Amino acid sequence: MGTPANIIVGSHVWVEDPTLAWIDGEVLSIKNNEVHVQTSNGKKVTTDRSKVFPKDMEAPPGGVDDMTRLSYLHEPGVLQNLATRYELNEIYTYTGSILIAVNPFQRLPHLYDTHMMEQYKGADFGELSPHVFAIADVAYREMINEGKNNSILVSGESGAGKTETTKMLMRYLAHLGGRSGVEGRTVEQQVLESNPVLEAFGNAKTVRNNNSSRFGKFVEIQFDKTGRISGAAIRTYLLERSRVCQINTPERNYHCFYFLCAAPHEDTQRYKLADARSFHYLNQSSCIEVEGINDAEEYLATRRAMDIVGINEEEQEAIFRVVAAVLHIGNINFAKGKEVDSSVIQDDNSRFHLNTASELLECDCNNLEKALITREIVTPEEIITRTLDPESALASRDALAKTIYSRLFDWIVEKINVSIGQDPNSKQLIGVLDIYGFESFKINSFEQLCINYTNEKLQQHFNQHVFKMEQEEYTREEINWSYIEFVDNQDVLDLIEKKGGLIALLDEACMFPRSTHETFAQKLYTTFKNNKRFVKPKLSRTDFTVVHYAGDVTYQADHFLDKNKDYVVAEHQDLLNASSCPFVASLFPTLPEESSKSSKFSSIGSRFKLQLQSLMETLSSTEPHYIRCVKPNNLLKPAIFENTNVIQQLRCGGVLEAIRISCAGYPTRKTFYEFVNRFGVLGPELLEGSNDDKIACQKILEKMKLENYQIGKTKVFLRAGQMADLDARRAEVLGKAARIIQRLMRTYIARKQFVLVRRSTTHLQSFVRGTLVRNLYECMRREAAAVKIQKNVRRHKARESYLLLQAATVTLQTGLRAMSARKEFRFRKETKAAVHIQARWRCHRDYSHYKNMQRAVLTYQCAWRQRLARRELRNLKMAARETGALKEAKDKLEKRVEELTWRLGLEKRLRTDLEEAKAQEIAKLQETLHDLQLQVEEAKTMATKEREAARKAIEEAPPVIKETPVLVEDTEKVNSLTAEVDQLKV
Ligand SMILES: Nc1ncnc2c1ncn2[C@@H]1O[C@H](COP(=O)(O)OP(=O)(O)OP(=O)(O)O)[C@@H](O)[C@H]1O
Repeated sequence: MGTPANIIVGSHVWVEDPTLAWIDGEVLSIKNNEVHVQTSNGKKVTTDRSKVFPKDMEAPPGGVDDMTRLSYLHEPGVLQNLATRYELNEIYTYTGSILIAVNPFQRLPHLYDTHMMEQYKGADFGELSPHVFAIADVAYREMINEGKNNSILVSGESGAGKTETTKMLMRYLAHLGGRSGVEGRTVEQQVLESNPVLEAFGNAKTVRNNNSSRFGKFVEIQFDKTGRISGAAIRTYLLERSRVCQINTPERNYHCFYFLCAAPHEDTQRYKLADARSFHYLNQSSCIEVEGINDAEEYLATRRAMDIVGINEEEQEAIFRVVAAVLHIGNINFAKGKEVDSSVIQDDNSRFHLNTASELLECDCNNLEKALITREIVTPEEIITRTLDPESALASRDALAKTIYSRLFDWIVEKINVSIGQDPNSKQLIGVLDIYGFESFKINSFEQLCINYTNEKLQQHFNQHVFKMEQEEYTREEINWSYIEFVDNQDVLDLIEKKGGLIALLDEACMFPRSTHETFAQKLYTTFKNNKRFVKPKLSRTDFTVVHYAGDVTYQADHFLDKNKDYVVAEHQDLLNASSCPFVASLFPTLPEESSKSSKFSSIGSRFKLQLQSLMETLSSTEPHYIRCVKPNNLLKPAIFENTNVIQQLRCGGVLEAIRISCAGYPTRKTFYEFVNRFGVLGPELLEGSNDDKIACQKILEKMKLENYQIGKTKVFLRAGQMADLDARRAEVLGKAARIIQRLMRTYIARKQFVLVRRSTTHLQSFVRGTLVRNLYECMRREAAAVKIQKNVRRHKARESYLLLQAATVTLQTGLRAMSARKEFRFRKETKAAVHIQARWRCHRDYSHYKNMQRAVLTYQCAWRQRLARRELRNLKMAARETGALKEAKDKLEKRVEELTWRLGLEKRLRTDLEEAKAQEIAKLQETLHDLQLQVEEAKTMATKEREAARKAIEEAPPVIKETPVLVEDTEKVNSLTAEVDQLKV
């Protein structure tokens, strides 16, 4: 990969790191071949120039979709790109047309929903982000448009995500080729639902993966002319049979055993099953339950999936009976028999399981027992029955269990194939291969050899394809490519599969009764002594190492012979063939005489070789697409980069080889535009006057005096290291330009600073001067103010003393004037008082004299007037007494008149009618009365007048009252009137 390039001091590079695999840093110095690097974690590292790789400082921060677009195609660059993308949950990356899928170990539903499928449908490859749908879409389009069969090869180590990726591929293909809106058992649904069934019987929890597929799988999906799925076929490879009988903590046996033990009660009762821990085949490992797998639910789900793929109720029943029988067989134990090298059923418990197993398999219990503890040896003369010691009986038991289980698995696969059905008219198919990746453990056995053999085969196919693709790109771009080579692994394949190769020798050893693994190993050592790909480890008698393309693997030959033997023990075959259960009997059909003989010589190795050849033939007739699944060692995301194992996985998946092939040719390809964009700075004058990028590229490359590059139709193709070379020159030009820019910038900055300082100084000076002058002015102003204040204070004081003096003088003057005035005033006041007193005294004296005189006169007048008045009073008193009696009589008369008047009226009314005759008299009387009344009135008026006159007279009259004759006359009249009234009354 990437040749160490033009590294100079200051270059950014990658160097190896014991913990992080690779770390970036900057070159501090270079001495001969030693490079001193300051790493980004603060360390200083000295390393060989050949171990230093340039770092692309212009790589996009989110990484690139396609690793062939990396400017530097080398290990650290590849890892960095994957790690950067993985951080952003971009788990898919292309390397050319190969898709690398890094296991996210978390559900990313948004990546696989229907919306996503719709987006990828018909989209150009590379237009959208890398995705498994894009690969499936390309395969589907190629199939439809070009009528070619396509295949998608998914590989990777256990737990890398192959099965998940395959499921997604199938889902997408079912989406493209499915019938929309059709419910029920459609072909595509059966294809999809075959997964859970196969997983139940072929998957198990392992150290690496909780749902590890213990078989390889090639699913052929057939399409009709319209592109609809019309049939499918599933081919499986190499089911891990040993797992049925032997497991270790923390692994589990196949899922179906645990599902069945957790089944509803009536089912477990029917199969006489108890807790999974009570079965030897399951309790060898302490792991019974797996996080994330609900065995009881999975049992029901498996049954549902079986319904969909067309395994009917009866067949399901039979399948689970056989599964239960395998568990019961595993619990049959043996004790030593009475005879030498013989065995018997150990105890009642074992016998119970023996009986149950025979019941479930519907075969004869005694025959089952016999088949387990004896062997028949057929000689030309006779048939000899040999007993087996307990150890061999156990091996026999396990062999029976493994055979039954593997036949059951094959039956299920076959049944699914029959049920889904093949389309005989289909001309187009897409095959999806989900097969185990390269394996290299501490102990590698026959299974690993088969797996690695498969991977060698696929690698060869892959190399040829990638090589072809590479050449195709060169042809497309019309460039010369004659010198590109790639490493071929044909020699390893020859070692394994050729006539006289490993598999052939193993078969030979199996057929030879006295062979042991040691004789087999010895045979290998001598046969492949000079083979470059075969190594005999020192101090080992049975191990051998094969130099695979992905690395050396040392195999332990110990169980190779056993594991390679494929034939079923005749006793087992006969026993189960005779089963009264048609299902069990069909698992072990009677073999024709010929094949039963030849079956003695068939081996798993050679059968697998044939299967593989057929698979390779199928693949060769298809257009392949590759998906490489990668498993980050640690679940923590950054660990992907700390993990050298990732590189190993990429190497095993052929990704590094693909990159190497690319490097061997023209690893760096840049479109003309990209190239000019990046390297235009190397000759800016060359870009002037022309818009043609291709010519510009050519001119730049010529100017740089590079050799062996190629100019294609749309891209520039550079040899390894040339990109770094150009980058270094670009860095130089950019460096120079940077220095000029720096110089100009510094000048500009310095000048700007100077101008700034000068202006600042002027500003400062003017400010200081201003401040000084302002201070001086302030002093002067203060002095003037002080003088003014002094003047005013003095004036104020002088005025104050003057005013004081003036006030004192005025006060004094006022006092003196007041004193003389008061003296004058007192004198006048005394004089005035003396006059006043004199006047008063004289007045008093004269008034007293006058008063005395006045009093004496009055006393004389009073005495006289008293005498006269007394005389008058006496007269008046007498007159008053007479007037009172008259008045009283008059009042009585008035009352009487009123009464009479009233009675008269009354009499008048009463007697009007009766006394008509007397009317005239009455009228006369009335007239008289009237006259009388007039007279009374007159009398009254007169009385009033007289009273008035009397009052006036009393008032006017002198005190002596005179008796008047008027009163006597009145009294007489009253008396006469009274007499008249009395008369009238009568
Ligand atoms: N694309 C994915 N999205 C989410 N999880 C995934 C994805 N791929 C793999 N996983 C997780 O990784 C686990 C292992 O994946 P898977 O079973 O596909 O590996 P495998 O390569 O088929 O292993 P084995 O060879 O042992 O069968 C899955 O159970 C799942 O949890």
